[in-house]
Amino acid sequence: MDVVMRFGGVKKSDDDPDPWRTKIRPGTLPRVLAYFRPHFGKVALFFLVAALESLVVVATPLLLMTLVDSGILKNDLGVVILMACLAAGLAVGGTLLQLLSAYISGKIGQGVTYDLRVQALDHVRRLPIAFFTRTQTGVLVGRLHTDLVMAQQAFFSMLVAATSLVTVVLVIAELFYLSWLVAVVSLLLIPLFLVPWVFGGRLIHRYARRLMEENAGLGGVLQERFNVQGAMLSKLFGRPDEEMAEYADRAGRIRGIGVRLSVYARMGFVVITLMASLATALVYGIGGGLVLAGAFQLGTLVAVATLLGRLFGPITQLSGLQETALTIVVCFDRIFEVLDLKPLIEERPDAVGLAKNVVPEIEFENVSFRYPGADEVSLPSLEQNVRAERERGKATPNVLRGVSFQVPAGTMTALVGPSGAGKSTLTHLVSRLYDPTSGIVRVGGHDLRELTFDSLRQTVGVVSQDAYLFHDTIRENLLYARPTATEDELIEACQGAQIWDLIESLPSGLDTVTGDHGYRLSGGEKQRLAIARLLLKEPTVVVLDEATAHLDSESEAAVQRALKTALRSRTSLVIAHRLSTIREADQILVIDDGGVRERGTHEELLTEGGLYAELYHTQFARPGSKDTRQAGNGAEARGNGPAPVVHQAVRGG
Ligand SMILES: Nc1ncnc2c1ncn2[C@@H]1O[C@H](COP(=O)(O)OP(=O)(O)OP(=O)(O)O)[C@@H](O)[C@H]1O
Repeated sequence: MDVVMRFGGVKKSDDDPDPWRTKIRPGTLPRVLAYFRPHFGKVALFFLVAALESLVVVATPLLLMTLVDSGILKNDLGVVILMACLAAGLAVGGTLLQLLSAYISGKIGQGVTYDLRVQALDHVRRLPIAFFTRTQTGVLVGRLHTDLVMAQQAFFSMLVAATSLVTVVLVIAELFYLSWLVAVVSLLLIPLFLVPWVFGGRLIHRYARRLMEENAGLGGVLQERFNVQGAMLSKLFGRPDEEMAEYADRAGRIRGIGVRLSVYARMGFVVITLMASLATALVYGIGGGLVLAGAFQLGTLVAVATLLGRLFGPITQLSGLQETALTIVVCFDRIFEVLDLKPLIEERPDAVGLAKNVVPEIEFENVSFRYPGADEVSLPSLEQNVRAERERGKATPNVLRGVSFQVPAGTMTALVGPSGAGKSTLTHLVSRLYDPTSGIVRVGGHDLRELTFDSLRQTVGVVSQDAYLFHDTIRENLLYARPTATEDELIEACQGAQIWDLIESLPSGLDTVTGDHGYRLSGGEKQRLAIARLLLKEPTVVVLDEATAHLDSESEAAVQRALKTALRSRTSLVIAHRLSTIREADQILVIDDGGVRERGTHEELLTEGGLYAELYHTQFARPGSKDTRQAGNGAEARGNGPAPVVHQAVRGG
């Protein structure tokens, strides 16, 4: 049984396509409470202050009783003034206590959410890249940020409600002391509050969760569509009317849930206020009769009526306790879900570092690999996609099968092959973005799983096809690779990457802002900046995915020169798209269908007359083909029409 606390959660049929959970998982409550353990002292202090606040609440009616009975009715001005001053003093004291309890509850709430936030960020940082490839960014950000803020607000309301609990207990005790009859009548009214409380609480739980999911979903879509690439795609390919209808539909669902939520939240409050008014009328009716009958002093009636006024207020707050407690548990549970995802790739406690400044070799030994399935790395509610849920449990196909090769230290190996053959996947294994399903990847003779993350990061530098730049200055983007780099080192790296002339010509030079994802720079410029970043990092192993974009010949020559600098005296694995790169490779591996189909130098492979030669001849025999483009991988060889770069070819086409 996986449900311990439903709190009236939504009952869902088995064929309900909605993958988002509406139930709280077993063990969540103790887990939430564990976060409060370090703040135990503050919690105790909070309840002490709360008890004092409640004492102030119950003491004032007694002062009023004395004021009426011993002051007004006995014509004693001294008692009237003394009691009035004491009541005023208590009011001021009560206010100060309220401020103190707000401070303490703030400290506890912020402390708990700080702990959870830092833990969650640290955890997400360590999740495998597979998690990020499946997760919708906006939804994840919503989960880590909005949920925490909601939990924190709910936590504050819960502490207020907890104060109310103490007050309610003391008020009822005092009511019994003053008049058992009135106390009994008041207590009989309390169950009437429970109905809207329980009913409203269930509905609120159901819709609060839905609202969070819908908000996160809309946030995710907006984040995706409103970044530069998304906006561009939408402008070029989008269907504005349909897209707008989709946004409006989502916003409409949020509106609908929000309206219901506010009605249900208000419902409990309204009923309780009505009950309070009815009870006060009743007390004045019964109490007035008792005073007339001489069974009751007037002062007691005033005290009882005042007390009742103070009973229903805290009960109103208490009525929200269930909702707020649930909100906290739900929000925490949603973050626990993320925390429970295992980082598939972890650093071993006995991990070692690679020797610095020694250029290592790379070795693949019988490596097979399949991408992890949805249930291994992600959460359906973060993918925000029902289809992803349906994929759960299905085995993913093997992308690499029994791959073995070596890249000797200080040499360059070029990977060529049709699109989807597994070239990028091979390079992902070298930087340990993924671990092989079986077999071993070694760098410098060490299984990558034996190495520290730091050492691997320092050793392996990656330049991807579409270099990512932060929305920051060129300088900050470069310093990301080496925060201690001096101005001269930055310039030297940029010169090596053939990008300095351009930077120098910009009005703000190194302080030019690159734009979102580096969109204010051309493809070639971005890749050269990425190469400069790599040069600053000074890795001994370079993994490179050559740009497939058609650069003009000037940019292409600049990129080629930059690459020469980057690859010099380093061990490199290059997904090559240009003949010039392939020709310079010490070894070419022709990857096809997840395996190494051929290996050798350009000349050897041509002489062999296999797939490489076939691809080469087909590609370059075409009139008008440029010798600067890569040979193999040709779409033409597969009958897919002219395409001078690898990524336009389709395996098996
Ligand atoms: N993150 C992923 N999750 C699941 N499958 C993936 C993932 N990335 C790639 N694949 C699949 O793995 C196979 C190999 O892809 P890979 O990107 O390694 O090919 P490639 O040779 O680099 O292709 P290209 O030249 O087009 O970049 C493809 O079938 C692809 O669909």
